Amino acid sequence: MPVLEAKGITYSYDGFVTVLEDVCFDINAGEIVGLLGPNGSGKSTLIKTVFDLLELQGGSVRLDGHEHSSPAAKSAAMYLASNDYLPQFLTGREYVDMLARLYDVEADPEAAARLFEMFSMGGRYHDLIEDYSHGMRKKTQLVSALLMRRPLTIIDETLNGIDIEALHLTERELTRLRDEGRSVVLCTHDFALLERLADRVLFLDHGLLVADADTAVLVEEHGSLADLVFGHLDAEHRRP
Ligand SMILES: Nc1ncnc2c1ncn2[C@@H]1O[C@H](COP(=O)(O)OP(=O)(O)OP(=O)(O)O)[C@@H](O)[C@H]1O
Repeated sequence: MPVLEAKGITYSYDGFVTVLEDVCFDINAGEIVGLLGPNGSGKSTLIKTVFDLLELQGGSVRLDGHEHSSPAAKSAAMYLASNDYLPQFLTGREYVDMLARLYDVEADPEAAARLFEMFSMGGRYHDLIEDYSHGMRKKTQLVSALLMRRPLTIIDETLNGIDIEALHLTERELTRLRDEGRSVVLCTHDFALLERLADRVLFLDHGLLVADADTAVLVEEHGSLADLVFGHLDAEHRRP
């Protein structure tokens, strides 16, 4: 059973312009999937419909076998938003504790402290998030996902703004999640990162899923993910 089954997702913000049109895909257990697409192609809207943050206007989504608005579905997946909004009035430790309660996960303060240390934030675990830099907030989001270890984690551009050392650690840790049979969706414009990490790539343009294939196959067919995307954007048949 796929950890995410999206069937016919359709969405418009204003009832006139279709932002997502009949988008269908699965995410299987134990894979890292890249979500690519130009600005405004509908990636964030797609993620929000998956997480029931925007109400579906057509289609259906199941998370870990559960209809996506159910508590069981919400517990199966974690969304790291592209922004760095975190509760300012909590410390890093309090934030992790809060998430552990929400997800009903056994909180291991030592594991959390180790991850803070690993991501070069060791001395800041008990500080208020209000005083964290942008990069530290992004790393706090990542550490939280690594602690919650949900069946599915969707990361919307969260890797932008973290330094190269944190990116290296994150790649290693996301690979570990995959090796445990968990799944990760990475929404990013970083083609090289996806070529290193993603087993499969979804490519969205103007709200249509125009490619859904193994990364290795796409790279073999097009030369690189960049060539796939640029070739598509240059093609005459591109929708207006
Ligand atoms: N709250 C909103 N109200 C109206 N239109 C919106 C809203 N949010 C997004 N849109 C529009 O929906 C379309 C898809 O936006 P979305 O943010 O999903 O794209 P994206 O692929 O995530 O873009 P980016 O790469 O720039 O983050 C765009 O035309 C955008 O202007």
